[in-house]
Amino acid sequence: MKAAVLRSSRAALRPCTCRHLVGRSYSSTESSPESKVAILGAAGGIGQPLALLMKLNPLISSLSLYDIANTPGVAADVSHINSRAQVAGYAGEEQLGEALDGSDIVIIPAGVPRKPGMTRDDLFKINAGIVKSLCTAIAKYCPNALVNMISNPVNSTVPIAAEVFKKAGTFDERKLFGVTTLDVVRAKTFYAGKVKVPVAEVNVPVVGGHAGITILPLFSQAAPKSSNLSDDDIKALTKRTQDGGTEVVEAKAGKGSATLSMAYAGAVFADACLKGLNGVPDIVECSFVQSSITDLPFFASKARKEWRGGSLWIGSSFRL
Ligand SMILES: NC(=O)c1ccc[n+]([C@@H]2O[C@H](COP(=O)([O-])OP(=O)(O)OC[C@H]3O[C@@H](n4cnc5c(N)ncnc54)[C@H](O)[C@@H]3O)[C@@H](O)[C@H]2O)c1
Ligand SMILES: O=C(O)C[C@H](O)C(=O)O
Repeated sequence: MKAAVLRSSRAALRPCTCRHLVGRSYSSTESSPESKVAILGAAGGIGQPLALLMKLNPLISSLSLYDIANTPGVAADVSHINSRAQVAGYAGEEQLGEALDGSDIVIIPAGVPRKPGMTRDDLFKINAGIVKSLCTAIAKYCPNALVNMISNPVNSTVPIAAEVFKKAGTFDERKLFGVTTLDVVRAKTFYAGKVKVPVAEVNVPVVGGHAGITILPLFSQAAPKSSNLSDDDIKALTKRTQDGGTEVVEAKAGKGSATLSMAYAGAVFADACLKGLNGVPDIVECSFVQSSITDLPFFASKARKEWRGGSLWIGSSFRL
């Protein structure tokens, strides 16, 4: 396939030599370090609004938008926004290497979404192959990047990515995250609505995985605490959080699954990764990672993102 590459016309920022944060180079014209973020599946329902939100993130200097088709249009559109990141669109497999080259973070929302009546597992056959080939390219072109996996079923696509990276000799458990932030976003929204507290003040850890009953919101650890939540209230909040994805799939009636709320959640998670890479302390987000907290090899829990001596450290500050 012949594919076009589009770059925004802004001249490339030249990094200067000041390096007060470990391992990051700074541009002479911007106060934040240089960071390249690539989105794979950037022309899709999640990819487009996620590209918009990433373009608004001042920590990003280079935004690489890759899909099998339609990325030149998305990149041209997003590149006109007067924010820092320079945008480049890549379409077609022959441009995947260039899209990934030098990326600090790769976000993957590539793959098919659910339709009513399907489970996330029904997506496995198609999405497993897509994730496998994208991760093979990541191992080749940006083996040190953090990988934020959105494609479903997350409970399977993350272990697939881990196996691909192990085979390539690039696996680092501290750099592979299944994005479960949407579960946290939903739990916060539903809890705030029930308890009648400002949603901006709410925090709810969500552990386990990202499908049905594996999504386990810990309302017992929610902040601010509520003294008048009954067991039935907690059961109902838990069920609504677990069924949040299906609620959207059914409301969209065959036109896909959550895209806008997922783009928001993906942007929140990517921002946490960028801050962690930039040395901001105490950045903690729940995500689905390789884990020794339970007998399961992968488990979503609070993951701390900090740049420690040249590598990202994930602390397991999780308690039941
Ligand atoms: N983790 C979560 O919480 C969460 C939330 C919502 C959706 N999802 C998942 O995200 C995925 C994408 O959802 P969507 O609504 O954006 O779907 P979509 O169909 O709108 O977009 C998917 C995009 O992926 C692209 N694509 C397909 N194969 C590709 C490849 N080999 N390389 C690059 N791009 C490729 C398609 O061209 C399309 O543009 C689905 O698997 C969905 O289940 C996960
Ligand atoms: O439910 C889906 O299929 C998409 C996503 O996993 C979600 O939780 O919204």
